[in-house]
Amino acid sequence: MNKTEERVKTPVICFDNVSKSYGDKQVLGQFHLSVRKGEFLTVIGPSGCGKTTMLKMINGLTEPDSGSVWVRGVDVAHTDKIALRRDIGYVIQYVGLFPHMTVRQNIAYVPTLLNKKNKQRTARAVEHLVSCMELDAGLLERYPSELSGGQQQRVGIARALAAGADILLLDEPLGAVDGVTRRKLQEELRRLHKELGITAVFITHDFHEALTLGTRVVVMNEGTIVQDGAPKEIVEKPGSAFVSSLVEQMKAGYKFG
Ligand SMILES: Nc1ncnc2c1ncn2[C@@H]1O[C@H](COP(=O)(O)OP(=O)(O)OP(=O)(O)O)[C@@H](O)[C@H]1O
Repeated sequence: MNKTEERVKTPVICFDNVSKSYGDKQVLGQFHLSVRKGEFLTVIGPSGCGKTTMLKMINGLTEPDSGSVWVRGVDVAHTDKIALRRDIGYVIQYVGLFPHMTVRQNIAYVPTLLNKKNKQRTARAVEHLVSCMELDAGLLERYPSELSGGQQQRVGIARALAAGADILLLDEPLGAVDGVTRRKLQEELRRLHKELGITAVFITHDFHEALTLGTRVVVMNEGTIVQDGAPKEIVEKPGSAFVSSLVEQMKAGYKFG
């Protein structure tokens, strides 16, 4: 394989026959998934079907009972988890910003750890991300509690990108923001994905969001993938009654959760 073929064909994230149970309940069963570099994978499915469990296996927050998860060609089970997490952006619904740190300090947190000596470089990176996320520079010295939900979410995304991560995991990042802000943030995410060429795995309860943001959509139910394809394919050729009903519900304006 030449370099380009290798980049396209080697998955950045790979689940190989992964299973996970909590007590008697199987949450993931013989789960297989490969995500290639630069894909924007959206994941949708009913509450409790295993989406978050799957996502947290990518950054080692949850471990499989059997099977393995590979990130950039390395088995997560045999990786330094702290280094892995620094290297993968992670955005969750209620942001998880450090409340005692300003916006600037929150965004600069990982770059400061990685880049202690070069404060100017970190400052430039923070300012660049703030402008990318269309955050007013005047907010940099505020604390998270002094921001709106949408602003906090922008800071959360900027913080996740600040370490220069090429993989971004997003667990319903826009679930708690209002409709107008949500659409703006969807636009920002789409633009950032294009500009930075990052690989994103994005969980949502909103099928319309999954279809508009994803370059590829995975539909899950009860711990397995029931359909995996391009957004158009999912809508035009739903592979089961379950996916058909999702498409119908979306047309009728219904959202999971
Ligand atoms: N640490 C845990 N201990 C016990 N059960 C858990 C744990 N984490 C998740 N579960 C259970 O595993 C199942 C899958 O949870 P998970 O969070 O992966 O689902 P999800 O598809 O992300 O759901 P939602 O859309 O509601 O966030 C659920 O039944 C949940 O209660």
